[in-house]
Amino acid sequence: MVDQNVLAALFGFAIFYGFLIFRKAGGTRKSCLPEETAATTVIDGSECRSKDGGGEYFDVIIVGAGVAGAALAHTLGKDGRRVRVIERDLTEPDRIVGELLQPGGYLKLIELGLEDCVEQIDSQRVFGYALFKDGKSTRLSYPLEKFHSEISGRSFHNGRFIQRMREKAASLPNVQLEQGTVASLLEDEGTIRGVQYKTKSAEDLKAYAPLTIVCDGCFSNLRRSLCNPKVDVPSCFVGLVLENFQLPFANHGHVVLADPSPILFYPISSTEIRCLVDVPGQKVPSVSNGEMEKYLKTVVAPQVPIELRDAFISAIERGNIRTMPNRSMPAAPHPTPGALLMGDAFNMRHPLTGGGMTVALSDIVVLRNLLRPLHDLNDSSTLCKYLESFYTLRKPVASTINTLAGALYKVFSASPDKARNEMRQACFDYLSLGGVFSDGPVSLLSGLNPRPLSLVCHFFAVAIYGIGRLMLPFPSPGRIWIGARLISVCIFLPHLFTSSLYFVPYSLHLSFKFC
Ligand SMILES: Cc1cc2nc3c(=O)[nH]c(=O)nc-3n(C[C@H](O)[C@H](O)[C@H](O)COP(=O)(O)OP(=O)(O)OC[C@H]3O[C@@H](n4cnc5c(N)ncnc54)[C@H](O)[C@@H]3O)c2cc1C
Repeated sequence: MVDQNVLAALFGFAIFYGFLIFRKAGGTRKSCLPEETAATTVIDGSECRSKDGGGEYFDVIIVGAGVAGAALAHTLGKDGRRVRVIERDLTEPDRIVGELLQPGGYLKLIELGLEDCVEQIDSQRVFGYALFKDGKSTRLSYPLEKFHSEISGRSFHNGRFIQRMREKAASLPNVQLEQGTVASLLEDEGTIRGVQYKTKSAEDLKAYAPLTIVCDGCFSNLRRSLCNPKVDVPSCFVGLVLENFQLPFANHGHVVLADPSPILFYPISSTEIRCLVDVPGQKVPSVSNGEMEKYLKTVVAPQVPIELRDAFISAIERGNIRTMPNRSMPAAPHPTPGALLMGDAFNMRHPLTGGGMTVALSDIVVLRNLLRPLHDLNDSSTLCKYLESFYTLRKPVASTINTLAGALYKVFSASPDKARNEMRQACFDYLSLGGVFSDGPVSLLSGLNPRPLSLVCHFFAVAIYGIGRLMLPFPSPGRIWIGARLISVCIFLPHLFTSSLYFVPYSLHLSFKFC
């Protein structure tokens, strides 16, 4: 007899495809709003035409040498550009962000010739996820069968990875990496001409180049003049390190669907496991007065799978509890001649699915390919118009990863709403079916299959699967009511729905174009 779960899933797919065929949807793109220019300094024309103080000419200034800035500096340097990178702090960063690179991001590293930057840093290979809910677990492997055996996710200490990329960029003779804090962008009649910055020795200097790329990260204070930043902080991550401990599913990220929101575990070296506990809202219990320790021990620890619990409690007792806000920000650029935003300064998503570095590296590949045929970057207005296609070309990867991150965070968080909880259970059961039902979503979040239409299909299939589960074998009035609520939950998952409206026509457009 055919399994009831499989029937419900097939039912979901069938209904959804029918729906797609008959639906005509109109895409919307966010308009660029007028900007405040607090982070720019206006200069006069004579000043902007001069080269920088030392007289050396640069094609590009990059602000920030984190994941995006360091990778970009090496990429543009390798293409022969004269690149000047100004980074606030050149010592090795020590932070709880950007520690798991999805296999899609690793593919981008290869495209950029940076794959050796995950070597010699005790990085760990990651082959997929294990999902835990109510004492049950399921393994979701990355569908890597069609790829070379080297391809997988990689997890590591973020600072070690960044240092490797900085060293590699600085080894190019045409890349200059210096320590300094950029205070403002230099603007002349609407065009960005360079930056004003403070050197390590507190000297105020100006640097000029035809193109300034701002990669100053999630706390960017320069993006205000280049985009319309609408930053949302849905939650914070609390970071711990479990030492000398092996995860139940070796070389896999572990996601625990806890209440109120998920807990993550993944290796960051051969002896350390990173644990990130999501705490909804913008405030977390205080670490200094012991409230955090109490929260982790009384609320979180009982929900941690038993095989991980002792190591989790030891990590709390060892201390070194770190916190970081989880931000999301749609890309809403205000195309400005002479400047461009990249990385988290430009676009952020909830870090639950570990997609930030993959999007940043994918954007760098798109930008590199666009800039390659251009030898002269000096005509800022033409360059700015030309680079507008960057925002379209980045969409398939960025939108799928961003949307999935926001939607999965909502679906994986507990809620007093029965329909939301039904959706959470449906999602867990759907992924547990394996085969196409787990491969599809996993390859989307890992950046291996950046096809927006596939995301829309799986999302609606989960919803209809959830409804099918409620209706089979016999619907009751209560179950019908929850099913109706479940549909409304889907429709009003606002982040997803707005993106879906964009996805459907965009995906169909691409299908017609390339089929
Ligand atoms: C808690 C958390 C966990 C995450 N986990 C993952 C994950 O597992 N996988 C993943 O892919 N992504 C993850 N992300 C997202 C990822 O960290 C980011 O997408 C990525 O680091 C973005 O790179 P970036 O270069 O834009 O910013 P950063 O890497 O933060 O680099 C910004 C750089 O700019 C410098 N800078 C800032 N201001 C100035 C200035 N005024 N002048 C000069 N320099 C300046 C900073 O010193 C820094 O070096 C996570 C995010 C968070 C918050």
